[in-house]
Amino acid sequence: MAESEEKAEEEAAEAVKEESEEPAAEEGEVEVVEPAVDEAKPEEQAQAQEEPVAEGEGQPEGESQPEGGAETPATEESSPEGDSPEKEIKETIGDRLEERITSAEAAQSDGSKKPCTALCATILDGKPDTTKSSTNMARKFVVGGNWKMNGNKEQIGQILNFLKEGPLNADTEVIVGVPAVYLEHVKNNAPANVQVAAQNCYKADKGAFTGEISPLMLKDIGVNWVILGHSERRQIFGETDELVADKIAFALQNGLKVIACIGETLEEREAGQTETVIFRQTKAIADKIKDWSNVVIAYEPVWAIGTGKTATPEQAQEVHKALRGYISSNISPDVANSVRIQYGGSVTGANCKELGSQPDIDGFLVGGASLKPEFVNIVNAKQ
Ligand SMILES: O=C(CO)COP(=O)(O)O
Repeated sequence: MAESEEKAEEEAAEAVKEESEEPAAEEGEVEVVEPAVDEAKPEEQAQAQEEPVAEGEGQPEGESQPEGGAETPATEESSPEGDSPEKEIKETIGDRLEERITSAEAAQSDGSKKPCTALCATILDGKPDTTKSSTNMARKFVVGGNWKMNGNKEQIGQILNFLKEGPLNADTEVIVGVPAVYLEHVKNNAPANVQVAAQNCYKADKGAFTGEISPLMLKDIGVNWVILGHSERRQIFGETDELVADKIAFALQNGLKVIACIGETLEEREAGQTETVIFRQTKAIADKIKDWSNVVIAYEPVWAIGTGKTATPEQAQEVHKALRGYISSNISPDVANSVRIQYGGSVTGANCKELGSQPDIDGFLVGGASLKPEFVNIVNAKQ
């Protein structure tokens, strides 16, 4: 990483040197600087020419830049020799290019295979890198407890007690996935810092679908989250990628937030199919939705669910990172950067801290341990 940064710095310094030596020095006349970035992106040229008057980092695109301002200082005030505005422009562009190259190189040096276009965009636009294994503070840690088909009123009372006592890290979003018949009860009795999710809902608002519940019904009782596509729904109840995706799309359309579960079976992992499977499951969803802002992805390797066989932090991180890369290339870098990816599968109070310290693990979906007081420790994994 140090080497690539040095290389980027040298290259950028070289670029600045070349720029500042070229036309102005030879011809002694005013000429707008044409750095490498200009050819690739004309609007960047205009912006870059305006930037010398501003201090500090790159600005949001199009902000507070009067139209036509680019040419004014260069054409009216420059002089053939000395520290002309052109030279300052060149130096400023050089500095910024250097920062951007350094940042992009750093992103690549972590091993992520960024597509060239994303790398170029990072350099040219100065946009925050979106595909590196990130330490992005914008992704709030999110821990879900999936109670599955467990609990009665007495046990739920005990769970609510330990949730109330906590204390629960205020920087972590907490959601409990509750059997349908207890949703309203839990909603009415859970502490305010604990949200409630259904474990399933159908892709229609109402009708002849015996045994199903609709997103509208959930909203009606104040439930704002739903877990969809859990491997138990896929395996035991035969839910296909397509049905899961339809249900996710319909839930989102109706104002629910969704924990969308994906994950490979043991056979698939052993056959080297992990990425193929989770990319396929993700694509099915991506084909049906555009806005990912209300989606949390839960990566739950099926072989780790309820088995006590947790994926190692490295195994989980590897898959999360690959998935984020897939999302960056096939959905968008912005979604890759912002979507939270939980890990699920035998998460406990004992292994949560190490798992939670991985850069692409943004929380957990917890089964068995969410019924026990250790769930509080899992919620607090980042403390
Ligand atoms: O399926 C899970 C959460 O949805 C994980 O279950 P366990 O934590 O019991 O392995």
